[in-house]
Parts: sequence; C-alpha cells; structure tokens
Amino acid sequence: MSMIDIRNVTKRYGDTTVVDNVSMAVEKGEITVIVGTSGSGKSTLIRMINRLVPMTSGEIRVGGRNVADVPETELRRNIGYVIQGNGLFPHRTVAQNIATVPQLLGWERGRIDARVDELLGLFNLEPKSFARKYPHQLSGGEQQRVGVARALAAGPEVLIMDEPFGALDPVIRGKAQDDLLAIQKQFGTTIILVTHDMDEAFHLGNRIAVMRGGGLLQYSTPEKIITEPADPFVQQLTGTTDRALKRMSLLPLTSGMAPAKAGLDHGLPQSLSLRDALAEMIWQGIDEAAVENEKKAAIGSISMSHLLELGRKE
Ligand SMILES: Nc1ncnc2c1ncn2[C@@H]1O[C@H](COP(=O)(O)OP(=O)(O)OP(=O)(O)O)[C@@H](O)[C@H]1O
Repeated sequence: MSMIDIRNVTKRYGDTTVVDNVSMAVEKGEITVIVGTSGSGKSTLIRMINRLVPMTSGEIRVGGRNVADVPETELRRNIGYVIQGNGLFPHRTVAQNIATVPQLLGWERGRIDARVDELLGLFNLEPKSFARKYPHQLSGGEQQRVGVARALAAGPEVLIMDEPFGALDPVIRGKAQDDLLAIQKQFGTTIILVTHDMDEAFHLGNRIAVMRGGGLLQYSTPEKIITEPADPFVQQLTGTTDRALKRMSLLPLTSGMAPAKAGLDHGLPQSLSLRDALAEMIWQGIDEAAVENEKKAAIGSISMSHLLELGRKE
C-alpha cells in the first residue's frame, strides 16, 4: 500500500485549472520530488495533501485514510510541513518551536524535553546552547534545520516540504540535503518535496514528478527521467549536456565493478557513485582501481574503459 495516494486530483480557481487530474503514489519511506516551471501547480498539489488548499475533485489518501475524512487539526499534526524561510515562531525559543506539536498532542514534559534534545543533536545543534535561543539569533541554515526538526518532532510518517532549502547558499544547502537524507533513513519518513533545483531533485529523489501547466508530465525514477524523458520539456528541464555524468552519479560503483584482481595499487571506496569513481580516476591518473569495502578489503575492480562504457546511452 502506498503511503500517499493521489488519485485524479484537480484544483480550479474559477475557470482556471491549476492542478489538472493528477494521479501519483508515494511508497512508504521514499522521497518523491516535484519539479516544474513556476506556476505549474506544485505547491498547490502538495498543499492539498494536508488540506491547506481544498481540492476541487479527486481523492488523496495518506496511510490508507482519505484526508477528507480526517479532521484538519489531526491531519496537520500527523503530517510534518516545512516551507521556505522555515516559518518559525519568532517569539518562541528553539526548544519551544520544536515542542509545538508534541505540546498540542499533550505529551509529558520529560518526553518533550528528551525529544527536543534528540532532534537538536541529530541536526548538529548543541542542545545546551541552542535550546534557549530565539530564531533571530540563528543563521539561515540553523533556522532551516530547526524548521525541519520542528516538523519531525512528533514523529510524523509523512513530511511535506515546499522549497525547504530554497533560501540557503549552495554549500549549506548541500549539507542540509545530506542531513535530511540521513534523518529520513533513520526515521523512515515518507517525504514529498517541491524544488526548482534539478540537482536537488536528483540528489534527494527516489522518484521525480515533473509538472507543467497543472499536469503531471512524467513520474519516474531519476534514471528513467534522464534516459527516457517523456517529452522534450522533460528533456530540456533535466538538461542534456551532462546527462551521462548525471546518470552515473545515480549509479553505485558496485553496480559496474568487475571481480577483484591482484596487483592494483589504487583503491576506491565502494560507497562512491560511478561518477565520483570516474572523477577520482581522472584526478589520480589511473586506468584501473580496486573497489574496497570499509575494511579496505578488495571486493571488486573497475577500469576506466569500463566506466566510459557504463556512461554511454543504452
Ligand atoms: N488562491 C489562489 N487563487 C487563484 N489562483 C491561485 C491561487 N493560488 C495559486 N494560484 C495559481 O495557481 C497556479 C499554480 O500555483 P502554485 O503555487 O501551485 O505553482 P508552483 O508550481 O508551486 O509555482 P512556484 O514554483 O512559482 O512556487 C499559479 O498560476 C497561481 O497563480
């Protein structure tokens, strides 16, 4: 059963259709990223999941329940929501911000404090110094992390994120994405995220949904979006100049390795992508390397010529 099931959902404002008969399902524990041009209906679509926007027709189920049958307050407590610019309460401390939903749910003080500390720790915000600060005393990146921590406070199964990292500079943004991936893995949260940034979409998405003019053009894995774009618009959006490298960045080195062999001087960690392996081999000036596990034992080998073959279109 899918965690989020969007069926034939349409939203109209007067005569204007802004979301046009969209159907898509997000599996439990997966991240779906929605991309598309400005005004294509991305935010409207995800805001219908927690009923911030009422739909015109169609049905959305979260965890098997039709959202139309769930009281709005309950729905919003159960679905984390993160927006650009974080939306923190300015007159509440970091700890009070994070505690918002647990408090509404009537958790005991001790449980709330423990959860706030746990989340601050997970987001690398030292509880002792950050818990009592106010949002204006934090950097943009720190505010953003508190915003995500607040959305996760009551352990929601589903997290909706609307351009969550849009205001961050590229370095902090990359870090925020990696933090999100690690935490998502740990909690198993199902995430639906809107972005303008295709690199972000490829980095985070198990699946990517491409929207244009309210319609869903393609909903597929990142690899398929690159190798089998549904139409020229999708192709243009993903860009064609570096598609070989983009695809290689999605494939683990282990997927392309040959059996281990003796006599190789260089080793590459098995955690690398094909793209990172290629970059490293160019940098080191080597034609062949061992693929190594965490204990530095060779589990396979990779050659430059094979890597180049793996980057070719099929
Ligand atoms: N309350 C509203 N009343 C009328 N039209 C609206 C309303 N909210 C959104 N729209 C229109 O619906 C369309 C889709 O808006 P939406 O915010 O979902 O797009 P988006 O893809 O998220 O855009 P962006 O990437 O620029 O944030 C836009 O044309 C917008 O002007």
